[in-house]
Amino acid sequence: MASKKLLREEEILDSEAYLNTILPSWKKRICRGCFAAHSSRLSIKCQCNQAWYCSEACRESHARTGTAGAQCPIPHMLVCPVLSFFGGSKCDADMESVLHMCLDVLALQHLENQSQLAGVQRLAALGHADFLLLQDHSGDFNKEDRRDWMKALTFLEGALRKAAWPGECPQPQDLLHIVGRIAANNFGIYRTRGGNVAAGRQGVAAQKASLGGSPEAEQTPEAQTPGDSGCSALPHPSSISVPKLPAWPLAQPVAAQDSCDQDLSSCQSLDTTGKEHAHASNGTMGSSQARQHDCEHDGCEALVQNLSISKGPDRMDDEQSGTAAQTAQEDSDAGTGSAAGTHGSHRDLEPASEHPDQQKLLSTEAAVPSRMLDQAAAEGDRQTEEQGTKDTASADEPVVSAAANGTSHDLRDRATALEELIGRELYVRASLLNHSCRPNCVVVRSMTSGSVRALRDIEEGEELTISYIDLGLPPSARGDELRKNFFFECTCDR
Ligand SMILES: C[S@@+](CC[C@H](N)C(=O)[O-])C[C@H]1O[C@@H](n2cnc3c(N)ncnc32)[C@H](O)[C@@H]1O
Repeated sequence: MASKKLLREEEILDSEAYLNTILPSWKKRICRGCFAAHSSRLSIKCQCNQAWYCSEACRESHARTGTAGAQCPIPHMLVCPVLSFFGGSKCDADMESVLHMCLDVLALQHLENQSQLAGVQRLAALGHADFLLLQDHSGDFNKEDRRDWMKALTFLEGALRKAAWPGECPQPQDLLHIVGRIAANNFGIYRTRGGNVAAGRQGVAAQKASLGGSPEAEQTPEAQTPGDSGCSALPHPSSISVPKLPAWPLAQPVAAQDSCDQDLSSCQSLDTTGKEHAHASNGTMGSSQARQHDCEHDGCEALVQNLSISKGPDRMDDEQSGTAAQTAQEDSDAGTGSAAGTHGSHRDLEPASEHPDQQKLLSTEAAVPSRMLDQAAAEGDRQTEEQGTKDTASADEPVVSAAANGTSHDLRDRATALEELIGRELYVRASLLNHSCRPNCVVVRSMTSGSVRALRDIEEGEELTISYIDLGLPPSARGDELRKNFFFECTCDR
């Protein structure tokens, strides 16, 4: 709820991501240390094969303090041994990114238990308990998705044990509650493709995307005995189909990159030679086959046998990824409309400044929201003319431009769209915002943070809402998406 009257375009909340990850197809081009995006494959990488860097300094800082731009500094050296087991699979990109976030949640929990995060001032009001505040939708997964997640999580559990994870090794059914929270609460990190492309812009090198990570999972529902805490062999890989996991509202693409030159000692688990240590894939998208494996990590062999490639063109090869990487970062906007309903178990969201450590009220110029509103109005007109919908949107109650707003679609669904999903992130506060088809706020992503801005004047006590979906879709399609991906019936009048 707005705790005071807010003005159109006002920035309500600005916070760094809580957790974030990069989709596998981007992990070799986005530095995990500073998350600058590059037009060519990065040459420095970690031996876990899951993190690439633009400099030794980035690698070292990532090893010690995690990715810049994440509110929770999870040292890569903590999760690296587990990630070493992720490299073998052709698991769906969505699932991979979520498994990576799951691991980060466990890491966060472990660090908190060890009180190793206590000294981090930024975390004053954050922690694993905040993550647990997020709504858990694991009970809403359909049978097929639940089965696939259980396979993936059985793999994760096996990897944790195999890597002698220092924290708790939860059972897959417990890990499912983490996935259930990530599922309907994550934001997509998008970058614009097409349009002004990068050629000549060295493009992407000057852009920032958000973090990264990606496991690769395949596993089988090898029976887990409740309470079994032995670090036995990893589960057999098996075919995993792809549960659709949306990334909700568009997180605004990337800004310019900072330099990162932290002077930190190196992570002992890093491959300092920078030599290829790949789990090379000879797979084709959509098929199921074994893959080459040239990794010498202990235990990796077991993981890459019988690998399967999940269906769906989530995973791009280097060429595809490279092409995408050359697309320039457009100043596309996330957009949304107005009005709202009161939904779910929403908690009050105070306009910035209540928790100065995690939010700040910025006096930014409002160019982005202005454009969004214009586009939104235009989209409203277009819909009225072309779709003959009964929408009542007007310039005062803007809807979003389909081309400019964020949607819950994953990359597969957006092959021809302007934005490309490159990662996911989780905010604790912004993730509490409910959906409305006439939202009064929008989330705009900047270099390392997500900012919630008012799309119109908002009265004190009014619920703050954003759109989870492409508001350019017809009402029935919007309803379908919300039902399928966010597990609720939308009662908006639009
Ligand atoms: C990102 S969370 C929003 C915060 C959530 N209400 C909470 O209290 O944690 C997304 C979930 O909130 C619920 N939700 C969001 N918007 C809603 C709406 N307009 N109507 C009903 N439920 C909604 C759905 O369960 C959805 O999956």
